[in-house]
Amino acid sequence: MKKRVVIALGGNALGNNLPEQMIAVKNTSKAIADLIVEGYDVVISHGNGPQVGMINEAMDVYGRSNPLHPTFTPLSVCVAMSQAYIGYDLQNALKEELLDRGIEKSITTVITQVRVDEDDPKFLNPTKPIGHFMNEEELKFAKEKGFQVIEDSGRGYRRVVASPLPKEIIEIKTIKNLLNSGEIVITCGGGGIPVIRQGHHLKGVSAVIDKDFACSVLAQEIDADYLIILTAVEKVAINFGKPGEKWLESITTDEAKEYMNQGHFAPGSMLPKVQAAVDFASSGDNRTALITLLEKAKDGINGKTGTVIKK
Ligand SMILES: Nc1ncnc2c1ncn2[C@@H]1O[C@H](COP(=O)(O)OP(=O)(O)O)[C@@H](O)[C@H]1O
Ligand SMILES: NC(=O)OP(=O)(O)O
Repeated sequence: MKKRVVIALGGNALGNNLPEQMIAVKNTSKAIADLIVEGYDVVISHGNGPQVGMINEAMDVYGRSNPLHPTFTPLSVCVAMSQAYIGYDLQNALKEELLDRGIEKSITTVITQVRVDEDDPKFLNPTKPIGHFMNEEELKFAKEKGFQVIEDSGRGYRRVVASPLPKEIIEIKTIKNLLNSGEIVITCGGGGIPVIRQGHHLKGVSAVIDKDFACSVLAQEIDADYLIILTAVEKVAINFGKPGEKWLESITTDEAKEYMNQGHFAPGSMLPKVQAAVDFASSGDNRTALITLLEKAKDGINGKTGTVIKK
């Protein structure tokens, strides 16, 4: 039987604007097609940090453009928009890349909602960086607007929003049906549209779920063999960017937990990836998580690079 792989693509790896995204999805599609050619069944997910921040800012400007009829677009709706336009670009780019390699496959993007817990304490402590990296001047402006900001792994300042943990993928049955019928599925984009249940009603909430955590839940639900988190670094490091920096090749879930406790991974960037990898790898036998560079997906799954996390 074919091995099943959930691929989690970093939002930052998708570029900061539409022209950058068009180029990024081309490279991304090559990496995904490599895995398909290698004989893996792939399920694709992606981040949306830069994109959802951009949409949110644009909707905010639009909302204020007519003072007589101001409108407000909730962050959950911005997540939905990000799923649609990233999924659209990604599914077309992958389709094209596969056709160029003589492979005809049906690819579907599923607008996916993910239930969160209304009382999740993470609503009180925003950790998810969204939007672009800001310089000092932009930072001042963002603070005046009342945004919470953090310094993001030495790359500049970014706005942060609440990021509750994913509890349930609402469309999971549809996703499984599509996979069982041989579709390539793009799902849980941007971690999924965050919703809470109110009787029969699903209510969107103001948050951005971490796609790495959502992908761990997804990978467990569909009984994947691999969770591959593709980002902007080839390996995970301890003492990242400091004296004694060491790039990790293969670690156990216990070693990863030890490093997490020692504070080696930045919250909002590498920490959720390692945590998601540990959650997935611990959840069953023969489940492997891999964190590597987008372009190195094939080398990573073939054991040539990346950081592998196993029980
Ligand atoms: N210990 C670490 N090892 C490697 N990278 C780290 C570490 N801590 C923080 N990082 C940073 O985390 C980044 C990946 O997170 P991020 O850019 O938020 O991911 P995404 O690709 O999902 O958008 C890396 O590019 C790197 O700058
Ligand atoms: N939603 C999410 O996790 O996005 P990033 O991958 O951009 O952080």
